[in-house]
Amino acid sequence: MSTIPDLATLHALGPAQQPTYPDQAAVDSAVAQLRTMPPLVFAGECDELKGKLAAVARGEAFLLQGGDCAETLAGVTADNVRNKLRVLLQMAVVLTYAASVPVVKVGRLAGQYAKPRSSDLETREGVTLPAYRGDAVNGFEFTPEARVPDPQRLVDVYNASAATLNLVRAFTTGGYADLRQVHTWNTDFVRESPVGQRYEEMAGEIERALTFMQAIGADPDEFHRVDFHSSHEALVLEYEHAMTRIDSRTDAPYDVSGHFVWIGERTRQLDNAHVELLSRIRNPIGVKLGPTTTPDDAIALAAKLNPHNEAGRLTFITRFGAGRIRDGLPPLVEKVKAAGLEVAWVCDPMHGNTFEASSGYKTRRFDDVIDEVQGFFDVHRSLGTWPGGVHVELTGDDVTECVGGGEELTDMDLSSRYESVCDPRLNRVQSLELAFLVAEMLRKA
Ligand SMILES: O=C[C@H](O)[C@H](O)COP(=O)(O)O
Ligand SMILES: C=C(OP(=O)(O)O)C(=O)O
Ligand SMILES: [Mn+2]
Repeated sequence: MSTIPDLATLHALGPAQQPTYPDQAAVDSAVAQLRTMPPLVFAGECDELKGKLAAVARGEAFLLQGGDCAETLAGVTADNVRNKLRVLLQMAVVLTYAASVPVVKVGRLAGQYAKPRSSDLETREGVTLPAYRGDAVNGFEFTPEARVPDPQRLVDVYNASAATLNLVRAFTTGGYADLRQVHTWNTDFVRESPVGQRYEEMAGEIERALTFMQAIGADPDEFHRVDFHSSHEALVLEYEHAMTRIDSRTDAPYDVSGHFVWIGERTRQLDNAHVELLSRIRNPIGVKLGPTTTPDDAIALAAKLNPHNEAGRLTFITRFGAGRIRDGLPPLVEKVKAAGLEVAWVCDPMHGNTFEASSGYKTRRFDDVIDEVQGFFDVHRSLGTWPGGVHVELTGDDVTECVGGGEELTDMDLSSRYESVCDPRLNRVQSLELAFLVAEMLRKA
């Protein structure tokens, strides 16, 4: 059985991107509360997801991972959670049907509340305050009071994640996600868009196929529910450590705050706390790999995080940027392949493509996002490896945060509905467009 280092030992490693809490007694109290809370997910569910990700690593399935850059506590409403789930279900159906490949569905939700930042401080009109680090840490409001890290927020995040998961479980098993509902997910603004109409046609074909399958004796219960798993960046050590528990079946530690947790680009230092903690848990895990990653870094991370070379355990989520992926990714993939390492390769086409628009909003171009995914597919095709999935920041709402796409959103549109508290997300129309384009790439792969 692998043991878990205590929190003080992890902090002694000098982890990056941690909140500076003003009151250690308050931290101890929040952590003690969290340690008494029931698991949010079960170890057996994490194992199930690991099995599905093993199929991704073997080239037999495709991962769709998506959700907000940063969830907010105020965003935990039935409508908001349903909308996110709905767009992910629509995208998954497009990918499954158009590319005839099993799709593993994972939300960036029920725990995605802590953000690494480029700068510790934020300045607005001459006033400088601590940066917002996600609702798990401090408040988004630009006041000195809101920006003080408050450890009690970790307990709020636990409760918000429990409520979110409860809704997700109800939606995915209680009939909403029934494949025979494929038409009814196509509502609101999206229905009238060209991509909504394309979806409508496909939904008609799926309905006819399901009717046919029922007629020849398929069990309709097979269409009734979908498997859906949760994920987030494991960033705040207090939260992830308190939620790491020993599984009674296997005596092994699992981080039961989410099914899949990942290490971010800014916290993947080999000898540091995030890699150390995640090396000890048995969940399926991911690591973001940006353009500064060397092939040796990737090999060393795999050796530490997946020493038994178990398929499904480790996912490399690459985020190079559209301009760098074609040159930057091949050396990593070649070396990992040559070493015989079992990893799932997934493309995050968001984080290497962020820039500030002339209007001052952080944004991304839809075309850059697509170009990075295309580059990812091209590299894997040329090396004979499997482009295992996409990891995207999206929302089920009609927001205006990324420019381009079929609606041709421009810089000038960004202010009309920019709601993200961190990075710009694809809206529902852009997300569906991405799904159709990726389905075409997959078909060719
Ligand atoms: O989501 C990712 C990071 O938190 C984000 O890209 C950092 O953004 P910043 O450069 O605004 O801090
Ligand atoms: C912080 C994120 O990404 P990265 O670590 O790749 O910058 C993120 O996924 O929101
Ligand atoms: Mn982000």
